[in-house]
Amino acid sequence: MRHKVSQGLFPVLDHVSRLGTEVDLQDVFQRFTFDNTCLLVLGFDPNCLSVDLPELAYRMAFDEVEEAVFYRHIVPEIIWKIQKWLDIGEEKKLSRAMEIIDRFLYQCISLKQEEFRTQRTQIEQADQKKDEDFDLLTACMVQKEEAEMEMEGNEKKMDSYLKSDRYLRDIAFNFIAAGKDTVNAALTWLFWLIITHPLVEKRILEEIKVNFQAREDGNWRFFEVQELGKLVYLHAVICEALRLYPSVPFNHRVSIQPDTLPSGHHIDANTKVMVSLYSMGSMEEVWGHDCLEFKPERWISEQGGIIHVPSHKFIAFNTGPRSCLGQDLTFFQMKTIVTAILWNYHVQVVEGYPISPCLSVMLHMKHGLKVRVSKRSGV
Ligand code: HEM
Repeated sequence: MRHKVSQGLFPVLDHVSRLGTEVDLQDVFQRFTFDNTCLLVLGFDPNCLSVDLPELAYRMAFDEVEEAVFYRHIVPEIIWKIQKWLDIGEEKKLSRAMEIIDRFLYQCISLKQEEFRTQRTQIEQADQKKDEDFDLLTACMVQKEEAEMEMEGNEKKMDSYLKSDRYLRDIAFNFIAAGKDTVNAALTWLFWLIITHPLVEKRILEEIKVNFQAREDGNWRFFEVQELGKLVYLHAVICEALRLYPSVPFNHRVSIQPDTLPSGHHIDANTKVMVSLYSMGSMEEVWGHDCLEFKPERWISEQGGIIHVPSHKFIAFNTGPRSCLGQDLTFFQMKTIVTAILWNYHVQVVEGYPISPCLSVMLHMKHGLKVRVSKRSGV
């Protein structure tokens, strides 16, 4: 990820700062998280984040899938099922987009398998990889090979799905879908909140200054995970942004049998229950009279540590057995990006630019986030 920041993010921000032009920070973050998630999951960098801002069909296909999934939430099931059967409307777009994504993913899987085969002792090689070189596909292939070796000569046969490329494709698709737009949406709202609250921005910069020597030989120095853990105020700012603007604004579950909800409402079997994570983040009953204010201090105890808030209250990452698997990774990514950008650039929202959420399964900004960027000197 550090490589992506220094070789992708910094050159783009330098470029727009030199030209003095406006840039859509949401688009920049979208490209950043797409590249970064593909690197983490597939070990492949699509390089969407470069100065010429290229449009790649498979990146746009992921966006089309998101739109079609939202459509499925707002029309009756029978309607989208008929559209799917007739291959028309949003369902037609969805199946075309999935074809593009599948072509991309199966190509990456086949390249990875080739690379994996040519390695002499695959398991050792994977173990020796540096953290920055880690990718989920290789990890799954190593695990698959270990399972196959264990079962050799054994009566039991490995599940054919687990052995198939389809399994690797499903893992890759799920992780890319789960990781790319969630972090991007969170970063966009977070930056908008920080740059429109100058005192918050000042405190973050002070916290970096107090804790670290941010430059080494005049160059920006990335912080280690343990170092980022010291940035309590920044952690609170991220939690507060995710409380007000959870990347996944709503969620739904279907009951498999009749049940009674904690609210006392009775539901029949096969009932769809929608939960608005967005509303829960701004409810007075849950967060108190100042629930609508952006107040990072609410997360910090008198002793100066982070107050633990249970996941059924701070629900941005969901609660219970299907909670987000990427929470720690998210905080690491967001802290790395915020410290790198704020320390090196001064970012300002274009005056009068309309900011509003869009209706989608992901809480994006409807019109993006247009900003001007200039190099910061002497923090
Ligand atoms: C701001 C960042 C993120 C937010 C707000 C977020 C939020 C969520 C939410 C609400 C769910 C539950 C969805 C549901 O059950 O319908 C979820 C699940 C999940 N998330 Fe995240 N997520 C974020 C980042 C990530 C990242 C970076 C990854 C990994 C690359 C990731 C991986 C997953 C996975 C694998 C699940 C499914 C867990 C399961 O069903 O067992 N997430 N996330």
